[in-house]
Amino acid sequence: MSPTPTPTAPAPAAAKDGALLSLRGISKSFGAVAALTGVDLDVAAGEVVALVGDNGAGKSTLVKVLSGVHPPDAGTITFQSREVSVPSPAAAQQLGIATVFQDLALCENLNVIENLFLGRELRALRLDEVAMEVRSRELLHQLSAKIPSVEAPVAALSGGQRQTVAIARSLLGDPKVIILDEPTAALGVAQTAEVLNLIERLRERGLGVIMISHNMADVKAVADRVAVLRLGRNNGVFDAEATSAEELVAAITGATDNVVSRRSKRAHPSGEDATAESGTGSDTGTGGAAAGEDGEGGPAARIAMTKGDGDE
Ligand SMILES: Nc1ncnc2c1ncn2[C@@H]1O[C@H](COP(=O)(O)OP(=O)(O)OP(=O)(O)O)[C@@H](O)[C@H]1O
Repeated sequence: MSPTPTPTAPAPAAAKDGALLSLRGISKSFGAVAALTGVDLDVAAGEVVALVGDNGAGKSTLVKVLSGVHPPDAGTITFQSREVSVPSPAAAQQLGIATVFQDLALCENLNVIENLFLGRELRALRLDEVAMEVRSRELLHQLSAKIPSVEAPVAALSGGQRQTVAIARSLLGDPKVIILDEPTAALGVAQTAEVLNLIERLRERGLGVIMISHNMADVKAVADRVAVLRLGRNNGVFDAEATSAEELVAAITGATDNVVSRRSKRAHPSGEDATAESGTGSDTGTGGAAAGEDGEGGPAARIAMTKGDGDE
């Protein structure tokens, strides 16, 4: 099914209960390419925010800024009410910001327990294998994870089960915010449902979850709010339930730019309307990340409206 953008402006949404993590005015360029320009993002505890946008919109760059891979050129990151800098991935982990990148970084030949505790092994004089096994079982049980055996090598697991192990591993660092980079990409329907269930468990545990996705059905199924990036800029933050997949696609592709730029709020936790302070996508000109490769009504190449439309 090809997405049919509609020229309507979806309802903007504010973060619930104040933000746990707030980005303000984040900019990042790579040479002449402005990957991010003045981007804002909030996530509250117990909230799932989907970060969506067309190819080259700046999603990965924003996540890399948050996870200490790229230093931003400008902007502030406030975490648990304190302005912080995230100079390295280790610093992000120490703060309590975990990222599960698409490659998952699992070791195929090691079993589930060994992967969970890789680099974080429990020791009581020597490796405490019993404690690690007990903790692995507990954690996977709390997450309602369907892993056949904690002793199974990761090579024997399905894509959804691997995603579960990677997410579980990041939880051992006790993060407050977890960033999931396309957690359902390349998964079938049943595995996707498992991963979406797992994301529900993360929300129940009070984590702030930022999920990059190109699949609007998954976004609608699990997100509280949807933050749209377009050409490296904010193009609205929307209530996932109150906004249709078609409306989201329209914001992603720019079909609603004029309407959104008038009506969209930056979604400060206070609900304050800050639209007047900055463009929200309609005035990106050639400055945006993907300008030239994704003009008005761009390809929306990997945006799928329903499971099976684009991610398998
Ligand atoms: N390390 C880099 N060096 C140069 N340009 C980069 C680098 N990383 C990203 N870019 C550029 O920044 C822009 C934003 O890219 P980014 O990967 O953040 O987009 P994205 O929304 O994650 O896209 P996709 O959905 O395709 O992964 C693109 O124009 C990209 O080519």
